[in-house]
Amino acid sequence: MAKRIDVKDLNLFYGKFHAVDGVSLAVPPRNVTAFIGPSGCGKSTVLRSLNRMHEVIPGARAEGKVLLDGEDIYASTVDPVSVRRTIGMVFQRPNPFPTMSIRDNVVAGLKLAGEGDRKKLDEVAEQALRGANLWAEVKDRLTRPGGGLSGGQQQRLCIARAIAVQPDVLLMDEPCSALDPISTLAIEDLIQELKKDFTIVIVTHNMQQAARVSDQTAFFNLAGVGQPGRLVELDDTERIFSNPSQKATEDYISGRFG
Ligand SMILES: Nc1ncnc2c1ncn2[C@@H]1O[C@H](COP(=O)(O)OP(=O)(O)OP(=O)(O)O)[C@@H](O)[C@H]1O
Repeated sequence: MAKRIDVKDLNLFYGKFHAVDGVSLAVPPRNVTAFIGPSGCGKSTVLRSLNRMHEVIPGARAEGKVLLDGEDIYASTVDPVSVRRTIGMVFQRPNPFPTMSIRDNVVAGLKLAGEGDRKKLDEVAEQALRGANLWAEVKDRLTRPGGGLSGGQQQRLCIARAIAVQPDVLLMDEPCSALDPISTLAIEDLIQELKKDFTIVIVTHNMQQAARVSDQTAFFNLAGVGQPGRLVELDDTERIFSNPSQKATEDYISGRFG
């Protein structure tokens, strides 16, 4: 079930390095939010903090609040592993388990959680592969290795794997950066389908992609080298790309820097 995210005064650190300063933003459910901004401004760091993947890096820590439908995912009583189950992630490079079958790749998370009913696992695999627009291409080779698929198919397999556990939110970190234009369009179409069921946050370097797929866009920037990244503005995507309220956003989207 899609849930909303509210980020409140989030500060992110790598050891002593203050990477992201005081970010507050809201992501409504069944909505695509794009993070854009120049390299190093903290987009991926903020994304990873939304499902507590940031703290997996030694020395990395977060201060502030990330609320999922009002519940703080950083509360001391919350298990980070369960957070990562409800807030799934798709990475830049498709990372299927290469020798594992296509079907087993999709249900890997469920099996890990203890589901052993073959029939149920088959049903979930089909449903998730249909949801990721991959079923027609792989239904006759479900027992073949995931590593044998094309890059675009592998990325859709990873999306199928992420949605098979029925998360509330899907985080995508430049999911098309390793893909050709046709596969990229397939993923963009898929994002439009997925937002009917999930809340989606996507980091992208491609501004046309942000304009095509997202409902709202967050522009991040750096005040200077060695300075923390910060959120400059978040608004409807149409407005960010036509009439942003901040000059820095306008300079960036019009290609004057970044
Ligand atoms: N594992 C890490 N250890 C230390 N510093 C890191 C680590 N990952 C990122 N950083 C630093 O944090 C800052 C933000 O990096 P981040 O990758 O979030 O930016 P980004 O906007 O996603 O960049 P890009 O668009 O180039 O991917 C940068 O100064 C970066 O060097």
